[in-house]
Amino acid sequence: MEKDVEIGIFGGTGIYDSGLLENAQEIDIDTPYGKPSDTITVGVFKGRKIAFLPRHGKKHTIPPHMINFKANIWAFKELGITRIIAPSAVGSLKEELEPGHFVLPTQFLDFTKSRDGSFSEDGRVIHISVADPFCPELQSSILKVTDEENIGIHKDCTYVCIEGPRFSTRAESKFYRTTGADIIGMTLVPECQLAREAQMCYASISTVTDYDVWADKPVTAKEVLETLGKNVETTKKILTKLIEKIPKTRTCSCAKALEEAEF
Ligand SMILES: CSC[C@H]1O[C@H](OP(=O)(O)O)[C@H](O)[C@@H]1O
Ligand SMILES: Nc1ncnc2[nH]cnc12
Repeated sequence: MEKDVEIGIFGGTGIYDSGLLENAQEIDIDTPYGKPSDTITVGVFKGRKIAFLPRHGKKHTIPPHMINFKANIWAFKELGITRIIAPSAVGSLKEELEPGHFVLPTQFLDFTKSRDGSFSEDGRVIHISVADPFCPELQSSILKVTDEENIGIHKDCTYVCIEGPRFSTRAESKFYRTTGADIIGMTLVPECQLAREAQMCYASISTVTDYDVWADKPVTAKEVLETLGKNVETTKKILTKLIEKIPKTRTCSCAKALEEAEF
């Protein structure tokens, strides 16, 4: 199996192939936690080895509450990946975060209910820090790209992760707004915390697809897909430029996440 892949991309809603990779091959991986969301496409882009896995599966058959996050992260780790870029679709909890805008999540509030969010188990007790749950080095590369390409992005946003697959009630949505959070989605938790436990760098680029239901009308999956469709080329542009920007060696502390975390 390939062990020298550098960068992994988890395609989110609306992004089912990277369309970037040369000499692409499909890799079918099994993990101690079962199968990842689909086969993983591995190939080369600008001289760097990249893997792509759509977290909902290539045909979007896996709802957010049924994604095997542990298998997905494990499979990326097996391939040697140290950096993960995770595009995602989010609802807006703030007027100024408009559908079509890009957002950089830097914090999360976890409102999921029944997800297996840790590799810690009987006999292996791990308490990682997620004080800053996303990789600062990857985030700064994302911001350099959006800056250079003149693509607007809202920084320092807090992502509420809900269990899904249903959207929120009006009362829930209004409550999430009182927390000061900015955006809402169903997938970045536990994805980002498992990446941290696996000592991998992880950052997301989120696209605002809708105003969540606090605003007025209920959000629909159709609306989400329509907004994503308009943004998908820009998201891919960010990804291509980002791959060139990511430094070869890591200077952040993600690689040391387990130091002082295990009993
Ligand atoms: C189709 S709307 C809800 C769906 O969209 C987001 O997916 P992702 O984070 O993978 O881009 C959201 O989290 C839900 O899974
Ligand atoms: N309003 C919303 N709530 C939860 N997840 C979403 N993904 C996209 N829009 C969303």
